Amino acid sequence: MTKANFISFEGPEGAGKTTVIQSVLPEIEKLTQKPVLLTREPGGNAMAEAIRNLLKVQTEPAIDSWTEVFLLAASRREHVIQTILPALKAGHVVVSDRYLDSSLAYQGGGRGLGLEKVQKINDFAIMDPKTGQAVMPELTIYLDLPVAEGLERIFKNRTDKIDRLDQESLAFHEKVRQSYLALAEDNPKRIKRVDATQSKEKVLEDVKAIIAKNWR
Ligand SMILES: Nc1ncnc2c1ncn2[C@@H]1O[C@H](COP(=O)(O)OP(=O)(O)OP(=O)(O)O)[C@@H](O)[C@H]1O
Ligand SMILES: Cc1cn([C@H]2C[C@H](O)[C@@H](COP(=O)(O)O)O2)c(=O)[nH]c1=O
Repeated sequence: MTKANFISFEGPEGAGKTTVIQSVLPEIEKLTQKPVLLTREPGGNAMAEAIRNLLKVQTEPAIDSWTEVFLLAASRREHVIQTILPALKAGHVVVSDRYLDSSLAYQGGGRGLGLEKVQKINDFAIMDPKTGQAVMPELTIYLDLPVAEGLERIFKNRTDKIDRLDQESLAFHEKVRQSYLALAEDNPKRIKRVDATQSKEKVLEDVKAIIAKNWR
């Protein structure tokens, strides 16, 4: 088994990614004996964070769905070139809160643009300029829960941070979840599903077990 030096976390809104990542980072450091770089998408460096802020702007009429894909792909390119590749090269383990699968699920599935077309645009964004290979996580932890439960968590707990995508319809979020489930089924080696309806402690235990198995 390839040891995962690049790990991504994915899930619908309120799945608990941020919560579990904070708790699991020290474990990853202990297990891998490597420094861990925590990053996120959209974001991870100054330009990509600026694009993240742009994506939050509510406009009338709303942003075109393909424009959204291109902005996300542009921020991902910056993330790959300025943050992820240098960190991997320096011997870090990179943990990213969301990566390409988010575009496939949200824009490909949620917006209905199609996973293959969104993948094609992103092929340019994730290409390593030296090798021409795609920069992809070896391990993706997918936190799965019914969308209503995730939305209830965020609307109950952090009303100050509700953003443009959080406010999309239940049908949109359901399409996002179904796309994630399809991705997990199609990529069983890379994407590991965790039941995020469980307690925070049990979710953490499951995530730790998956990462430990990967590094054993
Ligand atoms: N297993 C859990 N059970 C109950 N509540 C949880 C659980 N995990 C996280 N929460 C709570 O749900 C809320 C959302 O969690 P968190 O911010 O970690 O999710 P997220 O996946 O990062 O969300 P988003 O991607 O939408 O920002 C927080 O208030 C958090 O305390
Ligand atoms: C990378 C990426 C993200 N999104 C969406 C998903 C979320 O609604 C936000 C990110 O916010 P988070 O609460 O910090 O996870 O952006 C997307 O639609 N497509 C993407 O590629």
